[in-house]
Amino acid sequence: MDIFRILSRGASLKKTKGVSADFSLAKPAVESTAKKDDLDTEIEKEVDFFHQKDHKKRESAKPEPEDEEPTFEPSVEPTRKVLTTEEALQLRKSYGAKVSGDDLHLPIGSFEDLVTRFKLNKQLLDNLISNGFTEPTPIQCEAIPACLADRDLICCAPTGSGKTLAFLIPMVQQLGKGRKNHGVRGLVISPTKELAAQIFNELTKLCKGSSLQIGVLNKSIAGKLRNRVLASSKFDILVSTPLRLIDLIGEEVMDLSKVEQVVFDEVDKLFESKFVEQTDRVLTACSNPRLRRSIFSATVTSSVEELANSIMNSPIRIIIGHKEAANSNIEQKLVFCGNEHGKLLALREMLRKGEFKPPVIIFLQSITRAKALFHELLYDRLNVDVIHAERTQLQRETIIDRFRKGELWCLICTDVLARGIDFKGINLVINYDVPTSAQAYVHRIGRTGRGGRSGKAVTFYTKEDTLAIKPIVNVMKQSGWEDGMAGWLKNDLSKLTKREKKQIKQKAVDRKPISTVPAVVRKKRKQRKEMIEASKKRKLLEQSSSN
Ligand SMILES: Nc1ncnc2c1ncn2[C@@H]1O[C@H](COP(=O)(O)OP(=O)(O)OP(=O)(O)O)[C@@H](O)[C@H]1O
Repeated sequence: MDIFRILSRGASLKKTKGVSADFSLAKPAVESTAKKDDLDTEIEKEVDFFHQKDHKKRESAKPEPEDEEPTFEPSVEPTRKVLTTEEALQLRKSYGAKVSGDDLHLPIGSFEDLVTRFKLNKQLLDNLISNGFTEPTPIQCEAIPACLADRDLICCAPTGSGKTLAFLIPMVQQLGKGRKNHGVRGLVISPTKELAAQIFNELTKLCKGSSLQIGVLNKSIAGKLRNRVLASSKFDILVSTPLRLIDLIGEEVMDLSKVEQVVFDEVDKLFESKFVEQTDRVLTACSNPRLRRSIFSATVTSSVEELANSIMNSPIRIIIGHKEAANSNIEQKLVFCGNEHGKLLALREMLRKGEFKPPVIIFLQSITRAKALFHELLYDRLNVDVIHAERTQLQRETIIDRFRKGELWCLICTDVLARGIDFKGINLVINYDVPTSAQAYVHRIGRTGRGGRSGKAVTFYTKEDTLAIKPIVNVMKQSGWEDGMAGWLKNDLSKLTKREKKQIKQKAVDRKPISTVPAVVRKKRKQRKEMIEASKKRKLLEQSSSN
């Protein structure tokens, strides 16, 4: 059954009984009728990409403890094989995939299926299994065989559903068979350095025991290439942001003419105006006539698809679930805070009520605001740190590492960490400031509910957010979380005009500063600071004139 159709069936799908006027997080409703249980079991089956739940036993099963780790144990079912078009259709229906294009290939039913059909390298299979990847997710079932059949690909699948392995497995398999030390043959482009580093980590897991030379274009490697201590031909597969790459292309120390496969991860970001020129230059440098291109994201808009189609050869289009929809493992809620001050109160209320269950990520719209909230939360003795574009690469890496290890409980950030970053087990995402588009919302909240786990997302809004909240409301409706909204929002679902959308994206809402310190005290502190600065300057002047 079509996953979107199921999730948008209206009243019977309301998953929560949240009340947006207070600050409590919504609790799953207790279902009473057998009919609704059947429907929910059906929904669960379709959205359980990681096959973690025993759907047959739903009624009698005890609720799962919230902190329980997903097991990813090998399936008890016999290894799934897809041998006919009918079986393929059946499988696609079961996970809500829409696959289109010329000469479609059968999906795989299991990683073992790759061994029989595509002679998957034994070491690669061992690496998958030893890292706990025993069953492919839907995007992997579909994208891996299409890649291995040398097709261009347009892929859209929910956040946290395993897109990284969907493009890395076929790349490692195919390039592992080819000539080594021949130059860069596989290229993965990501919009941020953090994501590039993470993709490289996944790649390292897959390449254990292989002779493939892999690398991530960080500052140190870029320096070596620039000083010609290292040649780009040393690498078989490279992961990079576009800017690092084109700098080196410009300095003629990066040769991409041998690239056979290029993947654009978070493609809608890479096709945005800030990046599109860089992306285009990378593509131009990949001059191999046999180049294969793939694009991946949880949000692939029509304009991105149009652009992709113009650079691809008869691509296969794979959509899992609904384009631009939020991951259905995430419980979503809106909280009306009245004004800026109300947001801090709402946050503290969550802390008081024990609803602030670490690890937590909080997103804000600007560096200044992220810093301000960080200083506020330090007063609350929260184990917290902040990441934004003004922090050095080393600071960013250290903070991410500490957050991953559980040494930090709460991470405050700007949209710099909104995409792709895979922190396992995030319990809660708070949008302290409303994101500027439906896509930004889907990616931000997608930092929770990953790899089959469940998660919560709370979005604070004030009366200044009347326009910006609409796209978020639509995403919530689409994912069946209407109960997390106030009544007026449910009723006022008129879509934004193109002009309004542009307006929101271009100019973030002007917000009052984040602080519990009264304005009069802030003013006095500012005056004092200015007086001290002025006195320092005077002293310096006096000293220099007396010398
Ligand atoms: N077949 C699998 N079995 C178990 N876990 C998996 C499998 N494939 C991927 N994962 C895990 O699922 C998590 C999410 O995967 P990944 O980061 O690739 O998501 P994504 O779809 O790229 O998300 P986003 O859109 O946010 O970038 C990772 O921790 C990854 O290791």
